[in-house]
Amino acid sequence: MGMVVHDELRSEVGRVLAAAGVGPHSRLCCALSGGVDSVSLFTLLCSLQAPFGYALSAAHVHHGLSPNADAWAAACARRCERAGVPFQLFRVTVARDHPGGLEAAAREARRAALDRVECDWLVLGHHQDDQAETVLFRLLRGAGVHGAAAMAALDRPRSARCPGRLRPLLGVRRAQILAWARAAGLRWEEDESNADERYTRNALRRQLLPAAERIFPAAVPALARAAENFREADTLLDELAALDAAACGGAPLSRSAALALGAARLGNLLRWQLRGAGALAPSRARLVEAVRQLCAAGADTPLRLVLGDRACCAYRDALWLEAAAPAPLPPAQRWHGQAALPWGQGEVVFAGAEGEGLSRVRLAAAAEVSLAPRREGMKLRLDSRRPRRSFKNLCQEAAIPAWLRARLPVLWVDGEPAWVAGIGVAAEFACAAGETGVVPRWHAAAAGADPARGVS
Ligand SMILES: Nc1ncnc2c1ncn2[C@@H]1O[C@H](COP(=O)(O)OP(=O)(O)OP(=O)(O)O)[C@@H](O)[C@H]1O
Repeated sequence: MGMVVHDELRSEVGRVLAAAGVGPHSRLCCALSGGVDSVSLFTLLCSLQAPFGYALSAAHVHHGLSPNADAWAAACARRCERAGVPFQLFRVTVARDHPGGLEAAAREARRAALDRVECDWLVLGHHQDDQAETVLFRLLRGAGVHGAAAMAALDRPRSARCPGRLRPLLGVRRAQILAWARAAGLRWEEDESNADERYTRNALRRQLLPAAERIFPAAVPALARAAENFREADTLLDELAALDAAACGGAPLSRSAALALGAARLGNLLRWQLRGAGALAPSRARLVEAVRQLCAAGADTPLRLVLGDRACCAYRDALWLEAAAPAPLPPAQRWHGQAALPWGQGEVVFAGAEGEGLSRVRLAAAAEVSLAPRREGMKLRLDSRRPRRSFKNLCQEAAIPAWLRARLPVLWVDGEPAWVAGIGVAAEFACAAGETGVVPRWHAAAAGADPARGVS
């Protein structure tokens, strides 16, 4: 029996490694907690090293929370030394005031530490019972499709700087690992905090799942299957979002094209963009409300809607996400006739035109032309027959919201405002009919923008 289980477990781990393309060029690091799952995984990875030819190391995170933390770290170090496997110890400080509680804080600190390991794949000991718990836990907290997809056996690296994650035991029951570890004569550490039912996850593991299994004996594999179904749906939603983003012109999106998608697809697109930007996931209520406001607003109404640590901004036909914290003001820049100058997340493009925009002769005669933000008390005359008007007044009239005013680019000519994005050209700098002019155009957000969507 022992050998059969041994072979099954070993071939299951081998199957996941092969699916990830692990070979002699690969560097694997086993995340070793010292518990039965990761100790079994470590042993299996050692035994598969010869046939696969990968380089193997191990890492342990010392959370400094348990009185036994030193003993666990020492046990992991000894195990690696005996096996001749390089070992890395990370000491982390766990935030005591984390909104998700101590358990979530420890997990976050652990993830951040393990992300720093220099390897191609971090290999974790999660198993099928962990997967079932995660699905149930997330559903009970109202997860969406992405959250309910729980863990993947294979997570490709999110960036070139951090490793991918492999969970070769994800399809294996906890009891099967335990039986295998006993048969293999392994020794491991017991984490006393696993028995502490004050932690929601533990209560779910020790009370809720066993109760579910009494009524549905196959509850654990069924929940794991549900996770796979959610994962498939999640992949399709991501693919739809990528297609929609491309059809809406990339970043920034065309607001009219994005709105034409309808509320559900627009919400899916924003959620996908937020996730891609590594933003904190906004609550469903917040996202639904943002989409509602976007759909309800006029096509030309500027909007800035905070979604967690990002803000969804709409101005004219551009729709983009940016950091919710106010962006620093762009520095002043000299303009010597360049075709474009960078401005915040976007740029100001200067095009030539006849009888339009700023007079080229006036600009050429100036001692200094620069692009800079507005100044206190700034006034502008758009019509030569009318008096100068305050910037605030002009912004109100042009329906430019307060959040946008500080970052409107202004072209200063010898200390005088000659052009303000979204407002226009000052009468004294305007190009006369038949004269050569310069038309500046501000693109509020970065790359790939359709020039027609600029803000002149
Ligand atoms: N202190 C640790 N040091 C290194 N690896 C760890 C540590 N704790 C857990 N791991 C790794 O994570 C796997 C899952 O552990 P556990 O189930 O305790 O964590 P979890 O909090 O449920 O998971 P996750 O961190 O993915 O949310 C372990 O099998 C092991 O590979």
